Amino acid sequence: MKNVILKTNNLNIGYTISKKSVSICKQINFELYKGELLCLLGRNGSGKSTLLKTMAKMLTPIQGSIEINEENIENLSPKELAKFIAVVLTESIPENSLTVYETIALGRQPYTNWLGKLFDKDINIIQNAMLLTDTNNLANKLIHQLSDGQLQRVMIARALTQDTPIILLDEPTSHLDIHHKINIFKILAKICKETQKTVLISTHEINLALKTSDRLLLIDQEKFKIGKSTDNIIQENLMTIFNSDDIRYDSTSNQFIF
Ligand SMILES: Nc1ncnc2c1ncn2[C@@H]1O[C@H](COP(=O)(O)OP(=O)(O)OP(=O)(O)O)[C@@H](O)[C@H]1O
Repeated sequence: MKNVILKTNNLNIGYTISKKSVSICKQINFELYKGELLCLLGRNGSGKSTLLKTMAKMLTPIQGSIEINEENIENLSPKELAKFIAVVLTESIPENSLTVYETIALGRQPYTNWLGKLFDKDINIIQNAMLLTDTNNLANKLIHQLSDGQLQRVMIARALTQDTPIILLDEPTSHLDIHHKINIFKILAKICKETQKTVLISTHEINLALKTSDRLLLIDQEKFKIGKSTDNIIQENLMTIFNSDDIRYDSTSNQFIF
């Protein structure tokens, strides 16, 4: 039997504008299992970031709820939630005056005392995250000295350092070169398998998502679907969302061709 770590109940996501609720997508119902790598796909403006931010309790659902281990996240304090979910957002710019090492070490904050003292276990976790993300050689650089791609790898390292059962990443490879792009997807897939973490990535890298993910989440014009890339319903929706004169989904090779 699958081990459910997160569940949504009739989730309705969106924003409050001039005191009026504007829904982006409704009736979102899914379960995420332990050890899964999932990719969230959709066109620009379809609601990917909105969904991730709602899951991370940075936005309040218009309706419905999200449970982690059967506990409504409404009832979790920020520190409690930080032990379950690590989030990497596109716009999350860390403190500029810190070094890369200090920034990544901040991932241990939910576990350290008020002095922020790190123990051997914390240091091992930090070093392992830096090794996996190829950020060792950047350790002493200041955050503002990094390229966009280097910063993206540092933020992924910080999320890994938080050592949570769930990691949410919003377009984590948008600035990365092809080598690091593939590398990050491979690393995240390996982490899911080896440590039973659940990783959800929003991405425009459709072919990488098709190749590496266990399941896909599709969001489009208020419709939401979840399933394997080989499921008929997912393949039909992939075509509806992304097929155009320039790009076509080929179900035989399970990839988009352009
Ligand atoms: N703070 C906000 N207030 C009101 N509407 C917003 C806000 N942020 C985003 N939106 C709207 O919500 C919709 C979904 O935006 P969202 O950022 O979730 O899309 P996305 O799928 O992540 O897009 P992209 O692929 O371009 O990053 C868009 O129509 C956007 O204009």
